[in-house]
Amino acid sequence: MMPPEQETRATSGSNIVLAELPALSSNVSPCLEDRMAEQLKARMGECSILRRSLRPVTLKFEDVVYSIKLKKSDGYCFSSPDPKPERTILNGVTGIVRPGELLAMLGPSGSGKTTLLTALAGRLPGKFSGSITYNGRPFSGSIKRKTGFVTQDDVLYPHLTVLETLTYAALLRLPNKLTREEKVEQAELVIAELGLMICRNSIVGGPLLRGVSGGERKRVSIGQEMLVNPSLLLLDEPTSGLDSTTAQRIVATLQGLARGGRTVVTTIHQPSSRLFRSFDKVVVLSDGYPIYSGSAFRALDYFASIGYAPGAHLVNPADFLLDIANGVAPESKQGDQPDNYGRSDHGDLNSIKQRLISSYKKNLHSMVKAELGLTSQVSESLLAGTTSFRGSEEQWMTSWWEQFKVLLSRGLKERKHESYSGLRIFQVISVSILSGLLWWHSDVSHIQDQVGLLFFFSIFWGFFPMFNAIFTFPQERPMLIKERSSGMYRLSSYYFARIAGDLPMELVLPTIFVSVTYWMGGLRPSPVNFLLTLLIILYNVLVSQGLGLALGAILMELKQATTLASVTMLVFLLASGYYIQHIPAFIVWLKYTSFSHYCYKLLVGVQYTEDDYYDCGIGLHCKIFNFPAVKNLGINNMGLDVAALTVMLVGYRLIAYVALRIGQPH
Ligand SMILES: Nc1ncnc2c1ncn2[C@@H]1O[C@H](COP(=O)(O)OP(=O)(O)OP(=O)(O)O)[C@@H](O)[C@H]1O
Repeated sequence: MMPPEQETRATSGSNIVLAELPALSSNVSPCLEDRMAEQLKARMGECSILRRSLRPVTLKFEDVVYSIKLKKSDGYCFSSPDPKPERTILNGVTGIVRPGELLAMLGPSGSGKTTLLTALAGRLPGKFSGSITYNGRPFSGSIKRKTGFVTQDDVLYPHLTVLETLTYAALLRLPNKLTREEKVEQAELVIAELGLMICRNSIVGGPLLRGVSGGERKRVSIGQEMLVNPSLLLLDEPTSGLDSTTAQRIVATLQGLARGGRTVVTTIHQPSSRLFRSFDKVVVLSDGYPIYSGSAFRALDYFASIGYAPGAHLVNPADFLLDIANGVAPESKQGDQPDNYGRSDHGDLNSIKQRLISSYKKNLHSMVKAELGLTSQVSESLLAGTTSFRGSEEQWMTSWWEQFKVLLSRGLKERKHESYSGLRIFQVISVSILSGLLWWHSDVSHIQDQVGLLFFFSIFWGFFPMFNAIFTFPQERPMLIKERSSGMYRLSSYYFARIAGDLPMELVLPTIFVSVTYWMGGLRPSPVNFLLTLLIILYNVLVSQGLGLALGAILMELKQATTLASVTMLVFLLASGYYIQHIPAFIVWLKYTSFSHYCYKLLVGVQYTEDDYYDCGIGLHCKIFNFPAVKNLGINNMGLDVAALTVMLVGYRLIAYVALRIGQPH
């Protein structure tokens, strides 16, 4: 049970006392986010992100059971018809966290902490039994937008600086009622709050790019969630890999956030005793079973009451709880020698765990459930009265256009090194010069060569954009899942921003290529023909890019997508009408699926007219339209070819969008 004074603080809405915030909130900039907190601002004379939560959330989880189906690995091609074995990862976990409280989940590695946290964040794939409620209601879109979830792995754009990362998050996540300047100021406040001033202009970095340190990266992840002033903040291992001072600072910040009326839940590995004292509540898990759920302060008393009192030299309660959760009871240690911890055999460890689990069921489970029931009657009615998650809360924080603009600007910044990479430009320019030299001033007397150049245009500018586009969505997937899970933006605004952001470079490179090769290759020296050729190739680029996007979005796996793309391009290469002019009737339909076929046909159609002739023997001139490779293409109805390309242009992009929508959280 919560002490009465804490209960009052947690539920009394505007009476939450900011003076309780820790010394960390030292910013002096004016607070601009919550206009409703004007009164408090006046009292404080300063503001920080540790301000009051406007919508307190009581989080309850009751008898949560979660199982997964294991993959059968019997090594045979034909697996047995028996149903897949199941593994229960969470086994009846119950607890409650109120606004103003900081709950820590403790337990050995693999005990189910992350799984429980993911379930509390409403992001667990598949079904679980039991119930998880937020102010007595199930998870909903508005709760999602009021929930901050910091995952164990930091999903951040490596090429953005710390300031840019947080500014873009602020622009996307803070409501439209704030001006751009106010949002940027919030990002600055978070940077100051989390001690990131020193690296605010450093790039975040990633596995292949050195950027800020691991601890700084973690703080950036936390900052992204703190920006939105979440009512419920869930963090997975926020202190792992950090030095104890930084870890202490982060936990103090979390405590400050909780004291501002938020509900904060964190998983934590090996907290120091100093950190442990910051927790209001703990849930201790052992192999997915709860062995303790309740006040952190009373945890040791509880274990002492069931016969597991810590030794006389107890330094850190968290160490004791972890030992216990691992089945290492105090009496199995001899002389507090660390080497002796592992001496108990498996039987002992398991029997201790079993005893702890049954003690929990016998002594604690009913008490925790009673607390849950009590809170339903008391604080939830209060919270339900003061807190509405309906109405405008259901809306997106920013308009479609605003999201589009921010995502476009962020995408351009993040990918400028990639789009404008010297290597890519070198690749295109060198191929264009090389092909210009190979086809140097070819003329219609060598019609086969010229037609070959046109075919090369259509194939090269089919392959290249498609393979570039394939990477788009599989690479962005973790970011997309993270940001969409927190309701940051609409899928459509992301999708259009992503496509628009890629356009300039996707169109500049083929323009350079055609400008070089067209004139070097001796194609018809007319500006109109040149322009039409360029337009056809740019259209082809957009279509092939669409196919790449669709393949990437459908498969979301690079290896599979590139394999399928290679097969597709090979089919297009062979079926486009250049290599094989007499495709058997039963498979001739294949060429109509190939955008390269339409592009090639259009290029030939634009290059030659009925009145063009080529040398078809000594002193003989034949009509180019009668040249076998051209004749079999059937240069007529070019409008139909353009229409076919248009259908593909729209169709592939539509498929990509639908595939993304199906595969993404809503
Ligand atoms: N989708 C899954 N497929 C297979 N096993 C899974 C899956 N999800 C969770 N598990 C297993 O469930 C157990 C609990 O995982 P979880 O990540 O919740 O543990 P944890 O306590 O957070 O561990 P750690 O502290 O090491 O992060 C682990 O043994 C893990 O391997």
